[in-house]
Amino acid sequence: MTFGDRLHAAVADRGPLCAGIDPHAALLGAWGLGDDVAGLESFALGATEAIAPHVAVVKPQSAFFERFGSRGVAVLERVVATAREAGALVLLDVKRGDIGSTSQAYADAYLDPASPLAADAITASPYLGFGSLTPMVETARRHGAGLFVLALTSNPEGPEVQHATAPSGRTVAGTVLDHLGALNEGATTLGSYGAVVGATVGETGESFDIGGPLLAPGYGAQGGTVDDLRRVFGGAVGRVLPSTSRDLLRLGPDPVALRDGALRIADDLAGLAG
Ligand SMILES: O=c1ccn([C@@H]2O[C@H](COP(=O)(O)O)[C@@H](O)[C@H]2O)c(=O)[nH]1
Repeated sequence: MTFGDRLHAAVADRGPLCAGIDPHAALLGAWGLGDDVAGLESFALGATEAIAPHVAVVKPQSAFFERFGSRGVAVLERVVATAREAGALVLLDVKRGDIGSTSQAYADAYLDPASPLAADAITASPYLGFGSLTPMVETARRHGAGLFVLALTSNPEGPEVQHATAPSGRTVAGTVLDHLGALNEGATTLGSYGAVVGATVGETGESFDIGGPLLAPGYGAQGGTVDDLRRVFGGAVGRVLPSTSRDLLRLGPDPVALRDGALRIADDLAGLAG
């Protein structure tokens, strides 16, 4: 099965919420944990065990694990395994991008099931040129994995790059979206190549008709609302995965509160496409 097919089935079963696992130092403190590997492990595994059985996608943010070196990455490997055992797809937020030969190494690290860090999909940065991501695209295709490529990010600094005009006359973001649309041609349920478009970006005039999923970080703590999702995505809102991290994680460490929080947010999103 392709990643797109698996994602389509997961969203039909559990709804579109993507839950971020972002072990911020401030959240570790709020949970009464130390800012150390033991605190990271308790936080990240506790949150994943409570939330993953109830959402379609879990998105660990790699930076918060890398902060602790190899022992942090070992915790990340366990988070990936725990989320998958609970039936969630894992989108590892690593935002990788480099020259093609190095992109292949990133693809091998994150998209080849033989790797200890393999996920169902990763985030990728196209700012070395979309073609530099070809090794990731081909490795994802070979292994039934997915990619989410940055198009219109949720942060306020994004527009200076993403709204700029490319040599073709299209915006940079529009160029990324066009490439994704081409990669998803022929997909039956949902394409495996998604775009990252923040819930906070407002109306941009871009077409999100790419045949693949649209990851929308910025929902919750960064201010994005259900109304924003409708405004940003218009007719494409049915392919949106709203992603939230801090807004959900702040409800811990009680696993029941975390589970109920995930279910409440899922409920808020239930009428999104309607
Ligand atoms: O455009 C982007 C791309 C990725 N992110 C990541 O999503 C989460 C957001 O966390 P919140 O706590 O829900 O704000 C975080 O891991 C970011 O690195 C993004 O925010 N915007």
